[in-house]
Amino acid sequence: YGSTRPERILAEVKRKATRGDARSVVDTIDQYCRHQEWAMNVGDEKGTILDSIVCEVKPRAMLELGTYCGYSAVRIASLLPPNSRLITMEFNPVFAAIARQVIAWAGVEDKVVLIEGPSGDWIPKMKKEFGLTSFDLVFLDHWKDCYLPDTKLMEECGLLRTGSILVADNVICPGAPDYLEYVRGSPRYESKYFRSHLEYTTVEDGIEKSVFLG
Ligand SMILES: Nc1ncnc2c1ncn2[C@@H]1O[C@H](/C=C/CNC(=O)c2cc([N+](=O)[O-])cc(O)c2O)[C@@H](O)[C@H]1O
Ligand SMILES: [Mg+2]
Repeated sequence: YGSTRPERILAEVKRKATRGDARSVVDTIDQYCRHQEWAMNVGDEKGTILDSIVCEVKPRAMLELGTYCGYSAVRIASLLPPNSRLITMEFNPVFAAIARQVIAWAGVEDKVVLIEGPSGDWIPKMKKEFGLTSFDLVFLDHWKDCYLPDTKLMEECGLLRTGSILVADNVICPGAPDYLEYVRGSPRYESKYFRSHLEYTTVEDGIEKSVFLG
């Protein structure tokens, strides 16, 4: 029957992952997407890089752009210190509905706030809606041509403070050339490339970590 890939991923999580065990949800999705059908999760290899940055930063307030099935939301939330929050944005209602269930199955729903809507609309409302001053860490993994405009929007809305860190997936494949040029060329960012591979493949890809200098 006409199930979607996210629905099949959720079914696999309910079949194979232990409820309340975030690690088993992450591993189940990785197994499925490596051996059954590829999906655009940050994946196990790049996920390890993301994990190390989350553990280093210990963000109180974190933003993710592009939830998809909730793989990285679960991965990040499982590493957040107590009373820290991940706000994740997803504008496709089908994906958002799946992600909510994946996040709930993993038992991390008390650390994750999923906002259903376009980042461009919501970024300007973040401070008011969530009583936020700024984000400590932002993970960009949505449409690649949104990385740069959304980064500029976060700057304009005062959501980045000196030391805020941007972590961008896929800067090589599919690539975000305008974003890369901006963060690497701007005196307001200190940028570093972590070489890796496109999830579940041997194709080169990488993660760019950029510290906002204010
Ligand atoms: N402005 C916005 N506001 C809210 N949600 C938004 C949004 N723009 C996109 N989204 C959502 O973010 C996800 C898109 C991811 C694009 N990644 C990709 O296209 C992608 C592609 C490959 N690839 O082709 O190999 C590999 C990867 O790791 C990738 O992340 C989808 O769930 C989409 O609905
Ligand atoms: Mg990605």
